[in-house]
This record gives sequence, structure tokens and C-alpha cells, in this order.
Amino acid sequence: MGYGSVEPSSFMSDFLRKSGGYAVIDGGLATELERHGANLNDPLWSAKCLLSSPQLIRRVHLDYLDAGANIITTASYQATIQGFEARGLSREEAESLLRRSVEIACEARNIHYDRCTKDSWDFMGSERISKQRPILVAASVGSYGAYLADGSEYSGNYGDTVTLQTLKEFHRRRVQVLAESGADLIAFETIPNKLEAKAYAELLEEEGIKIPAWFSFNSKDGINVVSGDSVEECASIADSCKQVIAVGINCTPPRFIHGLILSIQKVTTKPILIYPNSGETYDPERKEWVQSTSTGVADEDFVSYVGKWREDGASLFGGCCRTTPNTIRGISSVLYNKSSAVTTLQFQD
Ligand code: MET
Ligand SMILES: [Zn+2]
Repeated sequence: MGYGSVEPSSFMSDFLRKSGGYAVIDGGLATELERHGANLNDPLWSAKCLLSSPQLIRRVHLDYLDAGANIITTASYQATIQGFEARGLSREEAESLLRRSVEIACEARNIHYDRCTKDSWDFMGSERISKQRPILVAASVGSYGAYLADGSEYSGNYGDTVTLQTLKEFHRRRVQVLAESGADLIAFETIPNKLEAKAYAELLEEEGIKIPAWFSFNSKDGINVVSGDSVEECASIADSCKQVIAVGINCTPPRFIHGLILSIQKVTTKPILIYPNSGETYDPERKEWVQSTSTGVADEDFVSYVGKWREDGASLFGGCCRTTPNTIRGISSVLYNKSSAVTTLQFQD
């Protein structure tokens, strides 16, 4: 589903309208792969499963769809041509694995639709109307820091030798391949600094990318993105780029989100997306998430924030690392089913 002749801005507003005003993004993909036994202690992280266990990726997508997600993000976060080549694959093999990540998500969507088909038709007079909810496949693009696999997507510090041009060349071919892969949009995730946001915006423009994109930044203080760059300046870059249809924050502790939404709103009217992590902290040495007493939250507490983020003005909600289908089920019920749940939930900070 590209936007073709439709304006990028109406692509998202149409989707949100059809979804009831809000959208549910999936939860942590890598987290869920690990929970099912995958060992992701590897420079390719979750993209390793594209080689070793594509059926597990499809199953996790399906679990998120069953939990109520209507946007699923592909296993391409840490799938890069350079990373696959370092593993001994050819460029063609690397590109076909990128495409495969999108195919797997599309397969999951088809299976989910098939399963729902039985009860998904309504009759209006003689016309049969589909009640199937719209589901989007978002092709994930992790930052340059994710490829480095040294935790630098949580510092945003790439050193002086990495320029705008370095980042554009690093991402160019992957973005082209994913844009032609059948995905509905590109999810630029965990963007740690302004330079990388600029590189993405210029790439989208230069390459005439035909599908829309979202920009999602991460923060560890609720004020700036992780590099220390201003969140307003980062969100302004997204705002100026016509292909960008939503702007937001992912992989950031829930308690920082409220303030970040307010900052983003100062510079854009584009829909705001939010998919925080559980508040634990990633230890790049151990390649593990460790409990943090200051920011960690349980599933119920995570979900209890959603009503507040919605009041703040965000429209798309999901989870990132260390969140599971259970978190997404909770978010989905707050947004769609149990209006009483929303009114009784309080913002906790
Ligand atoms: N979509 C990615 C995942 O859940 C985002 C990771 S953020 C480090 O695996
Ligand atoms: Zn994450």
C-alpha cells in the first residue's frame, strides 16, 4: 500500500480514521524472539533470525496482531547490507534478506486476516462490507549505531569522522530496497541524534522514496534525544520532510514520555507516535537489559500511562524493548474496548 497519488499526510489520517482514531503499534520484536528461545547475542541481533528462524519471526508478528496491534514492524532493525556482508553473505543475499523481512510480516498479516475472515463480514442490504481492521507493515530501519552493535544508538555519539554523507551512504541502499519491498511505510527507529534525522530526511527526498515514513527518536532524560541534541530540533527536521507522516519516541522509559510529547507538539502538527521500552537499561558490554529502579515499570504501570499520553495528544501507541504481546493487549484494551479503564487510570510519575 504505497500512497501513490494520495498526499502523505492523508495516508496517516485515513489510516487513523479507519482504525478508530488511534493505532496500536506492536511491542518489542527482539524481546519476544528471545523469550521464545532465540539467542540474539550477535552483531546482527534480531536480524539473525532472518537467517536462522524466519518462522519464529512470523509467529511473533502473529502474536502481536492477535494482541491487537495494527502496525507490525519488520525484523530489519539491525539488518544491514554491511552487517550481512561481514557475515560472509553476498550483496544480493543481503538485499534479499531485507526483502524477506517484509515478506514475513506480510505473510503474518495474511494469515491473521484469513483467521479473522469467518466473522469479519457485515451485510448492508445486499452489500458485503469487510470489518477487517487495517493493518500496516512498517519496514524497520535501525540507526547506524545499531549496526555498530556497541550500544551507540543509546549514546548517539558517532565521533567526528562520521558525517552526514557517511550516514546517507550507509543507509542509502537499504532504504531503497525496503521502499520497493511491499512495506506500507518505513519506520526509522531509535534515532539518536539530529545528524541521522537529517540524513534520513535528505535520503527520502533525494531517492524519491514512494512510501511514507515515520521518525522515532530515543531519549534518556525526557528533555533531549540521547545524544543531547534538542528534541524540538530533531522533530523539526521530521516536520519539514513531506514524506514523514508521524513523529515520536521509542525505546525510552515511560516516565519521560509525557514531557517529550509536549516538546514535539511545539514544532509539529503531524501525528505523534509513542512506543517506549519497559524502563530497563541496555548494557552494551553484557548485551543485556538490566533492571533500573529509577525508570523500570511493570506491564500494568506501562499501560496505565496510555490514557495520559492520549490526552497529551499522541495517536499511535505501542511498546519497544522488553514489552510483550501482553503489554500490547493492555494498550489495545485501553484504547478500544474498556472506556472505563481509561477514566480510572492515573498518570503516575
Ligand atoms: N523494532 C525493534 C525491536 O523491537 C526496535 C528495537 S529498539 C533498540 O526489536
Ligand atoms: Zn527498543
